[in-house]
Amino acid sequence: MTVSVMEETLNPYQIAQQQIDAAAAYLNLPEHVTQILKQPKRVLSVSFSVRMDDGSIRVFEGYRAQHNDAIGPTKGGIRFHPEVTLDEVKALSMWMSFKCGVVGLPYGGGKGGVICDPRELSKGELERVSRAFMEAIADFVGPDKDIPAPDVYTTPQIMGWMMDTYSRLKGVNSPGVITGKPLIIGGSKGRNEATAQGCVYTILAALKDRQLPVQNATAAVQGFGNAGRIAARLLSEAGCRIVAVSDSKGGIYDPNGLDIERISALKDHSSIREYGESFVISNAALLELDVDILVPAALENVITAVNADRIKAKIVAEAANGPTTPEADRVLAAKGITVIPDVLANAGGVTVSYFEWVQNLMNYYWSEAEVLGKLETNMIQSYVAVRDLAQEHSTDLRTAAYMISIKRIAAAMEARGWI
Ligand SMILES: NC(=O)C1=CN([C@@H]2O[C@H](COP(=O)(O)OP(=O)(O)OC[C@H]3O[C@@H](n4cnc5c(N)ncnc54)[C@H](OP(=O)(O)O)[C@@H]3O)[C@@H](O)[C@H]2O)C=CC1
Ligand SMILES: O=C(O)CCC(=O)C(=O)O
Repeated sequence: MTVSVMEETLNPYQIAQQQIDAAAAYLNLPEHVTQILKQPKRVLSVSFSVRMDDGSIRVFEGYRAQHNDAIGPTKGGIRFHPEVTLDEVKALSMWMSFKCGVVGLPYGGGKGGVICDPRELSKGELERVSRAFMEAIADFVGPDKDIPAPDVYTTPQIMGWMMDTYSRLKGVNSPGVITGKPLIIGGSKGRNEATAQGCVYTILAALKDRQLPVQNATAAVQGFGNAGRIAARLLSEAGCRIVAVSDSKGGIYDPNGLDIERISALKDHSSIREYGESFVISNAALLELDVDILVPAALENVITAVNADRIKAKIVAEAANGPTTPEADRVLAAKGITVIPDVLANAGGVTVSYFEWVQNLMNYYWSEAEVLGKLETNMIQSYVAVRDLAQEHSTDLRTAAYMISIKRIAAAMEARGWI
C-alpha cells in the first residue's frame, strides 16, 4: 500500500480527532456530537517555580486537560517528560475518555503533563516539582472531579507526594484524589502490574483468536518501564519467548530468547545493554523484527507511514498510548496485522485505578486475587465486545473500540440534556 509520508501528521491531537471521525462515520451521529468530542471540555495551563538544589529558581510549565465528564469525573495520568506539549496532553485526555468508555468505567478522560526531565532532577527537586504542580492544579482536580494517576516518568512515590499536598491544602485526608499511590497510603494491590497485566490478557485472547500457540510465541517489547518491563516478564511467564526489549537508549535482541529477570536486574543497577555488546539493537530495528507479538510500551508515533510496511509482527499490542498513526493503521490492517488499540490494550491501568478509587471511597481494601480476578473479567469482556463489533462492521479494533465508547459518551450527554 502506498501512503504519502508528506501528508501524515504526527500531532497527537490531530490524530485523536482523525480517529474520532473514523469511528463517527459508522455511527451516523449529529455533527455537534463529534464537534464536542473532538476537543477537551477544559484545559488548565500552569507555570510554577521551584527552588533547585543549587539555590537557583527554575520555572516549570504544566498542563491538565479534562476531555469529557458526561459519564463521571475525569481520570488519567500525569506525565513528566521534556517533550510534553499541550496538544499531546489534550490528545492523551481524549484517549482516556475512549479508554474508560471501552472498559465501562464511570469516568471521562483527563490527562496532565509537566515539561521536565525527572532523570536530571535530584529526589528533593523531584518532590518539590511534584508538590508544586499539585498545588497549581489543586482546585482543578479532586476525588469527585478529576483524578490523576501515574504515566511516563511518574511513580507511586510522586503520587504519594501529590496526594499529601492536596490533602494538606484541603485540610482532610483525600486518598481518592489520585491513584497509583504506595499501598501504605491507600494504593491498590495489583495497580503496579495492572497496565501490563491487562495488556497480556488481551494478547492471550488475540493469540487464541488467531490460533497461534502461546508457548514459544516470540515477542519484542519497546520500553522497559512500568508497562514494558512488566509486560515482558508476564509474557515470559506465560510461555512466550521474549526476543527483544529496549529503553530510551536502545535495545537488545537475541532470537533464542532473553533472560528477562537478568535484564531487569541490569536495568536496576546499570543498563540493559550490559547484557552483551553483540545483542545490541536500535529501537527502530526492534519494531521491524519478525515476531508474533510486538508491544510498543514507550511513547507515541513509533509506527508511522515511514515504517508500517516493514512491521512483521502478527499482533501489535499497544501498551503505550498513541504508538501507531492512522496512516500506519491502514497499512497494518492491509497486511492482516491485528492491532490491539491502546484504549483497550493498556486499559488495565485505569481499571485498577478505578478499583483503587472505589477502595479509597469505601476505606475497605481488597486482596490481590480479587483485584486481578475483576481485572481479567473486565479486560476479556471488553476485548470480546470490541472484536465482535469489529467483525460485524468489517473494521479494525480501534474503530470498533471508539464506536463503543462514543456511543456511551453520547448516551450520557443525551441523558444529561447536553445534546
Ligand atoms: N503507567 C501506566 O499505568 C500506564 C502507562 N501507559 C502508557 O505506557 C507507556 C509507557 O509508560 P510507563 O511504562 O508507565 O512509563 P515509565 O516511565 O515507567 O517507562 C517508560 C519507558 O519507556 C522508555 N522510553 C522513553 N523514551 C523512549 C524512546 N524514545 N524509545 C524507547 N523507549 C523509550 C523509558 O526508557 P528509560 O528507562 O531509558 O528512561 C522507560 O523504559 C506510555 O505511553 C504511557 O502513557 C498506558 C496506560 C497506563
Ligand atoms: O490509572 C489511571 O488513572 C490512568 C493511567 C493512564 O494515564 C493511562 O491509562 O494512560
